[in-house]
Amino acid sequence: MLRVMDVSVAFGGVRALDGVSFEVPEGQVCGVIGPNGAGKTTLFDVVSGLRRPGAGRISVAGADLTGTSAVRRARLGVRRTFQRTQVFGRLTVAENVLAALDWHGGGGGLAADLVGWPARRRLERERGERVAEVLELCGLSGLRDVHAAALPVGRRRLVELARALADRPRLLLLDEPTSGLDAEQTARLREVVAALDTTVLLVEHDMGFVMRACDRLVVLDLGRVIASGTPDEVRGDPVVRAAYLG
Ligand SMILES: Nc1ncnc2c1ncn2[C@@H]1O[C@H](COP(=O)(O)OP(=O)(O)OP(=O)(O)O)[C@@H](O)[C@H]1O
Repeated sequence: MLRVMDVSVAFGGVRALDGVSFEVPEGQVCGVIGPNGAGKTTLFDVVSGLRRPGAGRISVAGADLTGTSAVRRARLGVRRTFQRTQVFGRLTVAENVLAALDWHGGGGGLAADLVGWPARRRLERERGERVAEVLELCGLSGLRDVHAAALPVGRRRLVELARALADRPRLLLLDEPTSGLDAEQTARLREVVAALDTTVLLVEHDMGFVMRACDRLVVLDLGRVIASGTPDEVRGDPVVRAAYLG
């Protein structure tokens, strides 16, 4: 589903990514791990379209996305969460999720309102149902009318996740999703990720989470893939142990 093919990125003399290739099959959760400076963030930026690779290609569901903008990728169903949460503080939790659905249309002004009234009513009802569904999934139903700015960081992260999930992305990119979450929220996040049929790529330092939440792992070190496979395969790999233990 996601294919990363021979991707390289250099910053001056530093090879942040050096011929990185791997695939994530449809519906699987793939974790990217590696020591500091391994190239994880750079890889994420390349897949989400924030950075163009110096060489190599990225494809999602057979479509080559290498040269396309982050906006176009978003239209194709690629969603990303950030290490620093990005939610609308002045909107309630429910409004935040609704806003993530809104760009699908509904514009057109008064004339469209009059002509398309029944269709619009139906669309609004469907949106409302989807918001409720996503809030329930993320354990936020009880907070739907709270302003996002009033929430502690862990909850805000879950709001960001709910926003990313709202319109059923094809590929979800999660950047350090457990940071700021307490143990209960981390367990909830794991359940949410397990319940998704979306393909997920995540970067995460919490090894307990990674080992439980991911179907497969890609291990980077100094810009190269040094191992990949199931969490058990990777855990037992002597090269991985050496990279982590120095
Ligand atoms: N904008 C930049 N300019 C110059 N060098 C950069 C830039 N971004 C990253 N690098 C370098 O590229 C390499 C990979 O960095 P990257 O941030 O992708 O690693 P990482 O695995 O995400 O690290 P961490 O776990 O610390 O976040 C590092 O050597 C880093 O110093």
